[in-house]
Amino acid sequence: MPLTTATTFTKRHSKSLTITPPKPDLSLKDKRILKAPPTPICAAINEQIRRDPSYAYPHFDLASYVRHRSYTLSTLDFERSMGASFLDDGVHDILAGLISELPPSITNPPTFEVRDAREKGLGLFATSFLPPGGLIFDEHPPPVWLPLNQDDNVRPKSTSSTSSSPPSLPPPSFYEDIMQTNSVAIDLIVPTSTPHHELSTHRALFLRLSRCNHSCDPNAVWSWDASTLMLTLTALRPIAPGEEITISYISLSGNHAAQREQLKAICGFDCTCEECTLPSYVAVNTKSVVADKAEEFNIAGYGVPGSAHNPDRHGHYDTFIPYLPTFGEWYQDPTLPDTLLINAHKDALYRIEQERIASSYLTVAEFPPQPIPLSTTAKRMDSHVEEIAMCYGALGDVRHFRKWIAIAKDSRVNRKQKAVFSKWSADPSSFPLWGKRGQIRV
Ligand SMILES: C[S@@+](CC[C@H](N)C(=O)[O-])C[C@H]1O[C@@H](n2cnc3c(N)ncnc32)[C@H](O)[C@@H]1O
Repeated sequence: MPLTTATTFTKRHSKSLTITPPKPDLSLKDKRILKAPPTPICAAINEQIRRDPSYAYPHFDLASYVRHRSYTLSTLDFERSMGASFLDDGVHDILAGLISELPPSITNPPTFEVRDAREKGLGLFATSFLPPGGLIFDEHPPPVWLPLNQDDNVRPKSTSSTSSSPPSLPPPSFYEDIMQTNSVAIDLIVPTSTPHHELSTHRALFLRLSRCNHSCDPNAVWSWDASTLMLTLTALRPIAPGEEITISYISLSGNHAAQREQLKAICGFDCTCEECTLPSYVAVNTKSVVADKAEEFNIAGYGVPGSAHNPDRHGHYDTFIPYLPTFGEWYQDPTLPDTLLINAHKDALYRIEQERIASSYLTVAEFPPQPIPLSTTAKRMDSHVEEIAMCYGALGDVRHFRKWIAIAKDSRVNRKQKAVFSKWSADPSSFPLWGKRGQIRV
């Protein structure tokens, strides 16, 4: 998507949200009729609305309802940048009047920066420690105009060689693709005189949120307040400086494979979040897996005060957070207690349980549309359970290894992974790190 190449886009424009935009030169105005969603989706929505007495709409038909709604797409050509606005005809007057008078965003100082997120394009990264429930930013949708890029390299080039001819603009589908990829559904308070105003759904593009990547185990959640036209992004759990801030683009279910398929179908990409790319234990790439977990513990205040090690993976933690060794460091270092990581993981399990109670209270109370999915918490707990099993495996402790592997196996849905756990349980010596820590000490 061209939008993903405009690196400075979010920051530069976040300031202009409250000022009146320059008078646009409307290069293209195109009235479009909304397309109805696929038949099964229409049927499901029809069913829901017809059954709900509060709508008083027993013969509702989404396809014909959608056909009567239209929006106006305007592309705007500024000196050095281009813009587009998509306005639902039903809300044109409401929004145009309201947004220019909105108060500025209150996030100060900035808690995040936009930078490279590897195969995901750009992403949002925390620049300071964010506590659970903490505000990351808030923002209004941009007023009427939407800057698409500011970089001459990515600005669509004129096809004409004469300087006097107007630059060629991308077709409407170009803007629609950007909306499709980056916008989110919001409610608007539509005047009650509008026919079936309660059924109106809208999408808006937010300059900051549009840089936030998806994770199957997100650390942030957004909410929308239709009365203030404000979108708020909040931390779901502690977020460390340097950590990527992620949200979920879909509602998370217990089945990871189904979730990935849904994401592909709805959003069109193969998810490369941490959850989806964790190396398997069979690959014995334990260091990176456990290092990430160790960071999580460090943030939570676990670790070994005064340790000689200094991870400094992001260059921020060492000054105020004690360090917990990685799994690899632990099993090679006989001076560290055998139970060090095991206890830390058990503590973390306890903490997650507490945090789930605390944060689900906070989330459910403040942002009804986005409760924390319990399955996500369960997944986080699973990784700790598995690492406890690994520690016992590295210690060659058959009884405890089998106990924790059994717990890990029960909670896994992936059949291949279950089979690996069964094999290890039947023959613990087939676990690749079996007794390694003991051997090193002897
Ligand atoms: C709303 S944008 C997020 C910001 C985007 N990365 C950018 O550079 O502007 C959504 C797009 O980011 C990419 N993306 C987001 N989350 C991803 C993930 N977990 N795995 C792979 N790609 C992802 C996909 O290309 C998706 O269409």
